[in-house]
Amino acid sequence: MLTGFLGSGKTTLLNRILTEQHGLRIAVIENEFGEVGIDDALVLDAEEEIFEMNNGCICCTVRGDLIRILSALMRRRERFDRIIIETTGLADPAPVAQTFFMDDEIASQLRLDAIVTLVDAAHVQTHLDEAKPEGVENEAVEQLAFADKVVLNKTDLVDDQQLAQVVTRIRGINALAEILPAQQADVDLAKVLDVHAFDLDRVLESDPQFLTDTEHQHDTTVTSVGIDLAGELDEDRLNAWLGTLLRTQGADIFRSKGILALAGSDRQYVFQGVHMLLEGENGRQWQAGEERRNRLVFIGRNLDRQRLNTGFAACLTTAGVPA
Ligand SMILES: Nc1nc2c(ncn2[C@@H]2O[C@H](COP(=O)(O)OP(=O)(O)OP(=O)(O)O)[C@@H](O)[C@H]2O)c(=O)[nH]1
Repeated sequence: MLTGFLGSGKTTLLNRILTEQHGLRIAVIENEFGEVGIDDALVLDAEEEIFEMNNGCICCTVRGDLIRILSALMRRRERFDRIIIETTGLADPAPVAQTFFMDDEIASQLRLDAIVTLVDAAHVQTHLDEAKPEGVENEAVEQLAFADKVVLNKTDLVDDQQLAQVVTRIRGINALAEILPAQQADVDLAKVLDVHAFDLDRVLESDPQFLTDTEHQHDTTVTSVGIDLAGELDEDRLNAWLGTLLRTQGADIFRSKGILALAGSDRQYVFQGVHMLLEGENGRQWQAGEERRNRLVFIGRNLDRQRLNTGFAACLTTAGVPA
């Protein structure tokens, strides 16, 4: 299972796993938080079977779906060797792990190999420090607490002293998991795939209620706003709007991503933001006759839906038509 806070590098690692040679055929279950699904377009085209679960968070509302997909996969088990589940950045990994022990059919056929938690070295401390309402877990803490392997990603964004602080912080939450420093999630895959690292006895030692406590509450103050608009964008206006938005509200906008249509370009434009950091690159070519449209999503706190919609629509070269 791949877990880790929003934007920590889960899809980056997944893409590595799907493209590097390791001799394993992988089936993928992707769960995404956000009103508009983007990740399907960000996961590299691969031969592997990819299932998406986008109607809620894997750790609660769609757990039934997870069981159904796993069961369906088991009926064609000759087609793959391993299953990777990528959770949303806001998921509590415990209920997902429980699925492998509490559902008899799954427990008898599948083994949870490891919970691999991605960490964004530059942003993790802010999320670990977040105060949550009574009874609501801090997802970032849970994801680290349950990790069998921690991929300490984005070491390029911090200096040695900050990195050492993050390691101390991680150790305070999880004393045992191996910590693998990485950039662009470039870990040795032998350390995260097929490692037999999940140990139920160890989990029960630190969390005796692990198999019985199925209740958990999400932080409902984190929400998403999705935009799906046909039309083409003026690149300068887009850059100015997005730049200002993330500079002024990047503390609250944890994650942003989108697949956009820039005027004058025959390729899709893919942008990815994590707080104030923004990256963009050309994606695949628009196909002949394909409608130019823009899908993007913002995830965070205090999102002003109307302002996001009008701000974005003003970047279109023509009036946008809801797709
Ligand atoms: N600077 C830097 N950026 C990175 C590194 N690894 C990944 N990124 C960037 O971080 C952004 C988020 O990476 P993803 O792999 O999509 O993260 P994720 O955890 O799948 O994100 P969600 O699914 O939205 O939670 C992308 O823009 C990546 O290019 C790294 O080591 N250093």
